[in-house]
Amino acid sequence: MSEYDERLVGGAAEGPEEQVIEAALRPKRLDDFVGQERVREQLSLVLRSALRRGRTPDHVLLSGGPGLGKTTLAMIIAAELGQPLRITSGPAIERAGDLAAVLSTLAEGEVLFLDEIHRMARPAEEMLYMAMEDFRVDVVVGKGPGATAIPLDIAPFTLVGATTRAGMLPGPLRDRFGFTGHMDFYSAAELEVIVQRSARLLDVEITDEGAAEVASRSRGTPRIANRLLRRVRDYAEVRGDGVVTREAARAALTLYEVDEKGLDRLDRAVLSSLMRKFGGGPVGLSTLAVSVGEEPETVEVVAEPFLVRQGLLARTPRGRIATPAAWAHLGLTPPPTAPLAGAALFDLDDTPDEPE
Ligand SMILES: Nc1ncnc2c1ncn2[C@@H]1O[C@H](COP(=O)(O)OP(=O)(O)OP(=O)(O)O)[C@@H](O)[C@H]1O
Ligand SMILES: [Mg+2]
Repeated sequence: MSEYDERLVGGAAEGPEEQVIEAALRPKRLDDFVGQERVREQLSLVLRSALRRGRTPDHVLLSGGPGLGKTTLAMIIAAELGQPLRITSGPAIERAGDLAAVLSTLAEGEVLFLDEIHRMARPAEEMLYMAMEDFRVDVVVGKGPGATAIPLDIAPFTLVGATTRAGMLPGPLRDRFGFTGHMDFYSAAELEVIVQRSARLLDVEITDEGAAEVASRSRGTPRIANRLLRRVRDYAEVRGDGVVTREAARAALTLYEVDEKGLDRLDRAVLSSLMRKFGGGPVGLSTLAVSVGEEPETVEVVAEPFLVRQGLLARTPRGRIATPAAWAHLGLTPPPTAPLAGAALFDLDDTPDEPE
């Protein structure tokens, strides 16, 4: 446990309570799904043409960071096709037999949602290849030399796979998806629409400026936008007249230590330490982590990706560097020895960009 464990701006869902609220806020049809214009349009074509031909559509892969709408879109796909949705996930499939059990009970046309598909066990993966391509699996019965493979036909189905790490999917698996939708971060304008919509569903009165304020601090992520909205609503109800105005949103998010760029305490601690203690770097990850009392992994996985994306921190061969934007954001003056502008050119961010 660390003092940064509870993160208002963390990408992942925070347990059962948040999941219930998310279910209520999920758009149900493609037309209600905000943003991701290109994915939505392409997907709409795939689905319509399948419906028109009376066939199951190609398998669909959805890739993108946590909270960007992969699960939501999987549910929408089933709804648009008028088919039931079966949900499972990579970690739940430990053996090929687990997958065979799911596949063999699918009804024709059913949509199978395989979340975190990159975490599926290898033997199951190979079974999935065959199922996706030929709607057939080989079920191995027995062990050793006496083992036999019994071929089993399965009903034509549509697989919707979701992954936060498209780069981690083996090529043969990726190739078997007829359509890949890459979900990007949302613009402030799109998030504003999402916040307005969620406020309506939660019966929260919000002004346009209030929605804009929440949207701009949400790190491009609908899940975070919805979470901040709920905290701001609490504040407006208890300290104000219940209306989420710009002032209420600002005061609430200041209280929760989420700043104008959506940085929280951990993010700012990392930047501040980098600048105040190490003159802006370069400094190694572990040294930086120790200076904020965190595990290197936490700093690297939890704080850095967003800081890098915002152009506030750069990873260079010699260590972490605060960019000029970071000095400006924290209102500090860089010493003459600080690494100069252009540091981002040496960005060695090793998490590969998701393929288009
Ligand atoms: N385009 C959107 N329009 C409106 N709301 C959205 C949109 N995308 C996501 N949301 C909302 O954000 C929340 C999180 O979305 P979702 O669960 O689909 O994300 P995810 O990509 O599956 O995340 P994870 O990787 O953690 O599984 C949901 O409550 C959903 O209502
Ligand atoms: Mg999901």
